[in-house]
Amino acid sequence: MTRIAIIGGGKIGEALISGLLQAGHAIKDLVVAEQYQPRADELIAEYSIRVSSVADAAEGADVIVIAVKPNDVESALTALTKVDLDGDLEQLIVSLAAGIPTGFFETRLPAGFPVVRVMPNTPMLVGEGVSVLSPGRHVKAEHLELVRGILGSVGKVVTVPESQIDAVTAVSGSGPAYFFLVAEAMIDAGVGLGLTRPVATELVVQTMVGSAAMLDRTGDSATDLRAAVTSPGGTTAAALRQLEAGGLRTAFFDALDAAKSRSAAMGAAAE
Ligand SMILES: NC(=O)C1=CN([C@@H]2O[C@H](COP(=O)(O)OP(=O)(O)OC[C@H]3O[C@@H](n4cnc5c(N)ncnc54)[C@H](OP(=O)(O)O)[C@@H]3O)[C@@H](O)[C@H]2O)C=CC1
Ligand SMILES: O=C(O)[C@@H]1CCC=N1
Repeated sequence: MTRIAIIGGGKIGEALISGLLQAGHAIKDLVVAEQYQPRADELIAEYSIRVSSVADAAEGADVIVIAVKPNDVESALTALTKVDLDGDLEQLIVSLAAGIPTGFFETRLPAGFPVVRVMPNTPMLVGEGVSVLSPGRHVKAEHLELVRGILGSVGKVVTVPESQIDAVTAVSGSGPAYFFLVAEAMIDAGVGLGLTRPVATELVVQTMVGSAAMLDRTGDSATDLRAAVTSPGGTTAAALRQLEAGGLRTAFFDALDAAKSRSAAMGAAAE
């Protein structure tokens, strides 16, 4: 089985660990480098995973996943370059860091070392993520297949040119937060209408799950599915009118544009 080292055991590192274990990866094939000891202790308690230094974790790994904050990538790479990395064999780097281009890694790693940039999202914790891949200059078909296999076990995998990754980050990388915010707002609104919080929560969660399943399985567009709920002169039309008057569509355009710009700025600052 492929040996995977995860550098950074935070939110996305844990989502990957949990998803991989649920998908059948053996715990002996996973190792995490996590510098914050209380967090390392939590991961050991939850998953019985081996926690190690960056250098030790990378040494025996086929795939080294960078899951630290963008600002910490440089120091993680410095620790990595002290290891005898083996770019000619199976070893490769998979970076999950928002904004950081593959070129940032390529100029700091041994010549020809393969780097795949990935924008994942947290639903991989439950095997329902989407991971968007952009291969760097030295990535071969077999490297890409390896990464597709690993990330395909925790959700869907899409490949795009790196020029599109900032937009992808705005849509699917940050995307779960938008849905959680909508859920939060709907639950609060239900409570405002007199429902208990547990009942409002159950109704909102199942409405989201059911709506997502319809989008996924019926093949109908979001526009058609929304129209099918909207009876002439009815309750949905009254609600949608308020959402449009509140500028929901413009708010989403502006929000995703801000996320894309932020991703690009993080990349420019790293160079
Ligand atoms: N959260 C998300 O939904 C997504 C995140 N990403 C990307 O994933 C990366 C991680 O994000 P996230 O998980 O949210 O961040 P977190 O801060 O939750 O996790 C990062 C962890 O890595 C640790 N760390 C930092 N440097 C090192 C090091 N040199 N060696 C070992 N451990 C280290 C941090 O410790 P300490 O706290 O001490 O700094 C922290 O515990 C980011 O680059 C982000 O852009 C991408 C897609 C989605
Ligand atoms: O908020 C962030 O910067 C990271 C990248 C995408 C989701 N979380």
